[in-house]
Amino acid sequence: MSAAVALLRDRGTLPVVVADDAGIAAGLGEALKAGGITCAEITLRTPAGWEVLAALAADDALLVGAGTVLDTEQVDRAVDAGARFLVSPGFDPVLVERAQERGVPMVPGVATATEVQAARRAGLEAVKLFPAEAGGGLPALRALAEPFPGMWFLPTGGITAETAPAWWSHPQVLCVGGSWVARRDQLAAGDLDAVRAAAAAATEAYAAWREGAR
Ligand SMILES: O=C(O)C(=O)C[C@H](O)[C@H](O)COP(=O)(O)O
Repeated sequence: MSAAVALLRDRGTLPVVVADDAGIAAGLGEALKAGGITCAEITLRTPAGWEVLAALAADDALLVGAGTVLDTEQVDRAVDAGARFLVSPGFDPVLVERAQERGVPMVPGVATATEVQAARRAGLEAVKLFPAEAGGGLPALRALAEPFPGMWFLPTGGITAETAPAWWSHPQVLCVGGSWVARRDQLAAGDLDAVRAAAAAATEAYAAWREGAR
């Protein structure tokens, strides 16, 4: 099992965070944990993302990765900041190689069979399916996953609390990613109660799904 699969398997939901204010870092971590979620992808789309990444990565009770990693400098900087995994919207073998050199698993985005095949050749066992809903939703995943039985998928993009269980039911889904747990507008407004409630709902939904799937 690859390191990415070992880290992200059985987590249910991976919150994707876009932070505009680094001041929310501590409260965000506490809100996620209070809601039973112990992982997060902090995107590097905003300057505040770097600070939030470093702050949350210092919390041993959280598994924190960096998202929207677009170049090798960001790979290095994110690893130096403590990121334990890296996510990118697309597949760039140069970034994957750099991440491998740094010993941190990368989960790059794919949307086509060509990209899955290239990711497989790069030695990966897990890829992000992006954009999951706009790219064809579950029917697209079913078709794409079939020729790659050893590949795990992290669908992200357009997934909601309501649609997550259907994605979990696909046997090659590692976990689902999404911004609905820690919404950008709620973070900007400092509404950490809303984050805690959404995290708790995601935790409960995953537990209920697992119970039913058994
Ligand atoms: O830029 C990246 O590396 C990303 O991770 C993209 C995000 O996964 C999606 O933007 C989240 O999609 P929503 O849940 O629909 O908001």
